[in-house]
Amino acid sequence: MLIVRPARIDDLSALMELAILSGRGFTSLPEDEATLLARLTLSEQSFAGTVPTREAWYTLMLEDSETGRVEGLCGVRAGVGVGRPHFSFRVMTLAQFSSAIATRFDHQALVLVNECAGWTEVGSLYLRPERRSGGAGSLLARSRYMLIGAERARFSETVMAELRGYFAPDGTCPFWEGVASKFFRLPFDQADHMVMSTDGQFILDLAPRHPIYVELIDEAAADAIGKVHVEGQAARAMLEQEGFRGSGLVDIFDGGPTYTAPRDSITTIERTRTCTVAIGDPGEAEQTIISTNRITDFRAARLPVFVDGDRATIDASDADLLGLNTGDTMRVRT
Ligand SMILES: CC(C)(COP(=O)(O)OP(=O)(O)OC[C@H]1O[C@@H](n2cnc3c(N)ncnc32)[C@H](O)[C@@H]1OP(=O)(O)O)[C@@H](O)C(=O)NCCC(=O)NCCSC(=O)CCC(=O)O
Repeated sequence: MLIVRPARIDDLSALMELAILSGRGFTSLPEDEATLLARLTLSEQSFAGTVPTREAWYTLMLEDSETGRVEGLCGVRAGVGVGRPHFSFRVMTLAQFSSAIATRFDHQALVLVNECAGWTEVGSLYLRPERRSGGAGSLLARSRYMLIGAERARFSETVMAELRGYFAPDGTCPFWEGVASKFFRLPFDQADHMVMSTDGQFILDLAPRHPIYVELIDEAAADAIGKVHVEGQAARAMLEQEGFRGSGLVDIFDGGPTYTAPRDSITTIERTRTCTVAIGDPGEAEQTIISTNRITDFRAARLPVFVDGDRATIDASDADLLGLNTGDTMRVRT
């Protein structure tokens, strides 16, 4: 069975392997052991409740219980922009009218903003390529909403996700080349790495303070605004299924879109109910996503569950793997 569980410090080598596999532009998964170790440490503290609620960053691992192999990961950051600003570009329309020539011009411009402060972010969604297209991706993605739903008060009323921006087939990032590189004057990989491995002061110092007119940037960069990386299409489809929509914000490095949803309207959160665990034969019941009902020792999986009123019957071996006992509460996505 595939189980989603909190990351542990001893996941470091698996996390490093996934970071290498995930490739370029995956900002939250740099190929840097010290940064990944710090992330695992923060995650352990977050699950243990020993960091301030808004600074928590939960990392979840998808593990195959038969092989013990980590197949993917995902994360939830309780609040972005808490310690330092979280900048984005807002794509704005600036309308100008001239009565002398009776013409209106609508200009699009990129304006640097810090709008996301305090929002909860879901991200770092990554699954080994050989495990894709079999439902594991949606288990991983939805496990984050099960986690948020288990203890809503720990999270913001707005949830965001930043999708990776467009990369050309030759590996270049047109938005970086045409816009961001003019301000940061670094190779993309170095700047991307610095987002996680430094305090981000270079962004505060160098990010453009004035609107950038889209008509004045090269066409390839303009076309990439709000466009999603080819490998991010499934992630976007799943966000849309959960009720997320484009917010008009884009990433200042790669131009990828920021999607948002009100926390309590996220489909999985709306459709999940709390039940009392019964151990037994669920019969021909359909597989559904379930999770434990609290963040400490959080577990999520997809398994057959027979729901009768407030009682949910699951198989004894499944209950064992999830650490659930008769009479416990668990959450079931209906
Ligand atoms: C994102 C995942 C984990 C998704 O896993 P899978 O590919 O197995 O997903 P899947 O089950 O095949 O597909 C999930 C849903 O997306 C739909 N789908 C798949 N490919 C699609 C495409 N090209 N266009 C439109 N829809 C598509 C499927 O029909 C399915 O919908 P139905 O359920 O209706 O059948 C994976 O693709 C991956 O690791 N990608 C590379 C890393 C990446 O780019 N991650 C996102 C980073 S951005 C980020 O982390 C923020 C976003 C976030 O965290 O949610």
